Amino acid sequence: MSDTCPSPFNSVHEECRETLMIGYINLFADPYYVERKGLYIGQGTTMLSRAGIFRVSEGVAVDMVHRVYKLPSFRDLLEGEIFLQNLPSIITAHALDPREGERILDMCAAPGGKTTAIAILMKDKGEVIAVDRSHNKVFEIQKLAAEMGLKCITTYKLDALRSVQRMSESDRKDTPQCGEQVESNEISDSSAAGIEEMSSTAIGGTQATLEQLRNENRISKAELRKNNRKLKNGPGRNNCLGGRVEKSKGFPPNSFDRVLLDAPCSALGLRPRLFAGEVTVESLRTHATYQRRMFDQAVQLVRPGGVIVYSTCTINPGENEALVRYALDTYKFLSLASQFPRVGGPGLVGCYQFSDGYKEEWLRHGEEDLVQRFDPSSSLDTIGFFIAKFSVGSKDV
Ligand SMILES: C[S@@+](CC[C@H](N)C(=O)[O-])C[C@H]1O[C@@H](n2cnc3c(N)ncnc32)[C@H](O)[C@@H]1O
Repeated sequence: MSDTCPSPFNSVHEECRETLMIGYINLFADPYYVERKGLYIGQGTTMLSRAGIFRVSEGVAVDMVHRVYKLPSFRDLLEGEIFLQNLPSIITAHALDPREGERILDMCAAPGGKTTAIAILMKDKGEVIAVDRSHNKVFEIQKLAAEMGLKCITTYKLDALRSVQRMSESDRKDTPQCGEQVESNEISDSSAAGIEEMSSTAIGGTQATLEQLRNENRISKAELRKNNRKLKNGPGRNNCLGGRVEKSKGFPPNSFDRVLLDAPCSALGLRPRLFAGEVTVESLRTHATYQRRMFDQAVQLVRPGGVIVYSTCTINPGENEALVRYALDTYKFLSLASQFPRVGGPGLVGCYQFSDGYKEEWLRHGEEDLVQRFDPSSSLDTIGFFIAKFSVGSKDV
């Protein structure tokens, strides 16, 4: 490689030269190198079959022999000192704009990336309540907060769909009690996870209740079998990694200054997405329904004058712009707030009519620049992501 040679590798360190030479030769020897538009990162030996790489969820796929970049693995590196996060996630914590001394709720917090970022922005002063729905996930948040030495984070196991504290027993005379008949739309509009939540609630009740639901075709045979297994075998080892995790019964209305809802979603913005499950129009709509139900809880928990930030890692407008439309049309005391920093692009304006007649309403003109949509194919080169920030006005309206 001469100095005048137009090498793409001229600026790299001497010790990588040998590896780079191989890459450089490849550039010309491989006629498809440019067409593939891949980024050459070195050479290695595959340890799994091609199919295996896409199927196995953990393990070594390629043992790198020559690397262009001599980057160390970030696993266990500088534990407690650094936590890798993608750009839109960092922006989400900043968009929430948490202040010292405030009480913040992170409704779907595990593994705690945004929770810890929020606590750091608050200089560890105030209260960050981080909840997630499983013991292990809450334990992950606790571990991360402890590693980072953050004291203002309190964690709870809580289903975000039930995050508003229930009424006391005496107030509950008029509400359906456990095992009582519930409105059928409570079930039909629930997502897969919603169904899971329902049936696990039923575990606490009687088996007759489950059988009853099954007879009415309201839960699948598979769900019934799963619950039978749970009843027989207990919660299973995956339910406890260790550590003490406190359960919450929910929080009183208007009890938070700011709420972050980093909602579970179809994750269509994630890269690489090696283990994509089946995505159907129906499953996307189910996510949207689930997110709205969580958002309804967030609205109740934030105080008038407070802030809600809603985010997802999907590019599906049904879970993003359509959620914003739902929020603004349903709760007249909410308004879109501008975000800082502003790095993502504008949201989608308009609507979409599906062939089955279902219509999805997105943003209206003037609203698009108040949200941030991160397009994974844009030059910004981030994962697909969406952030909306709402100011909460007087709830008397
Ligand atoms: C997008 S991830 C959150 C990522 C997290 N905010 C972070 O930055 O590290 C969504 C989370 O929602 C949680 N989740 C899903 N359904 C839930 C529910 N009903 N209640 C509470 N958490 C839920 C999942 O366990 C998952 O950890």
